[in-house]
Amino acid sequence: MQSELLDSSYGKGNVKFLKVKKNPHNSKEQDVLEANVQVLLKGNFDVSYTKADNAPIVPTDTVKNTILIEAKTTNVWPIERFAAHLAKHFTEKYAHVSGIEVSIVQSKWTKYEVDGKIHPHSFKHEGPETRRTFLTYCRSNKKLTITSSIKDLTVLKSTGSMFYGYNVCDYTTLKPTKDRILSTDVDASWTYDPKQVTSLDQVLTQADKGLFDSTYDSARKVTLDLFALENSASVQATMYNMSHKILELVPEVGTVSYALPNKHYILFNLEWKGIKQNDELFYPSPDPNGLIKSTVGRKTQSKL
Ligand SMILES: O=c1[nH]c(=O)c2[nH]c(=O)[nH]c2[nH]1
Repeated sequence: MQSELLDSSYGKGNVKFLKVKKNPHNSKEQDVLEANVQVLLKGNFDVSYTKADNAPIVPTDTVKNTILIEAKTTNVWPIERFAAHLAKHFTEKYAHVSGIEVSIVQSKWTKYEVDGKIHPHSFKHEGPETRRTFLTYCRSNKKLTITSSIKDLTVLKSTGSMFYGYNVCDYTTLKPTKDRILSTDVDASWTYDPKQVTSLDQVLTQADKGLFDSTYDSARKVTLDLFALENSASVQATMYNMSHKILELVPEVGTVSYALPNKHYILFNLEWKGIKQNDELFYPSPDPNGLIKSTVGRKTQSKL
């Protein structure tokens, strides 16, 4: 039997750091960025798998050192810039590295108010919610993809959500409702249009212009605003409306995806005690959950 290596990549995962940024005019005015970085390299490494020849391997320990040294010596805000910087570094420094995947997960630390004023260097951790980016780059065809996301933003609305008019068959037990609880852990991601963000250098320029931060802010605001304001017909309809709005607001975004668990809250039956429920006491059901996913893009106008 003969075999061949079809695909490979390697690198370091879970490289974690917290970077402090000090205002040069006021050293007590600071910012922090806590990140978990993964870098995987692709390229001419086949002999390390097929011939036990380690010569081409840039050790994963070196990958880790690089992430930390570059985090210290360059600007890591926003994470999209740092991802592009790492992609440039690895593909320019090592001739046999032809491609890279960079993934960065940023914890959510936000400054909080003390005596009515935002404190200059004290932060509150906002729970499991993270801001993420995933960048891939291939040197030979210059193909670049950047997908950024919000993950684990948990929301709940206690009214203003409906679900009725669905397919009914002999397996259906669900009752239609015009008033239910809606809750989910938002996983929202947006991919930048490769025709608009075309190169690693352009990522650095766009980062300086604020594109990545403003897109993140828009996506988060649209998600929270529409979740609250819309009388939801379904998770499907609400996530489509959110995606549409983000595409409308940010021309540089090509597609928007959501993956939303529908976290069920089930009304307790208290009739055994003669108590009629008024949709007030629910059981937070840990499983199973609905899971609704979609990707929305721009409709290309027909050139008739
Ligand atoms: O918004 C919803 N979408 C569904 O597809 C679905 N299915 C279900 O049982 N409840 C819901 N709710």
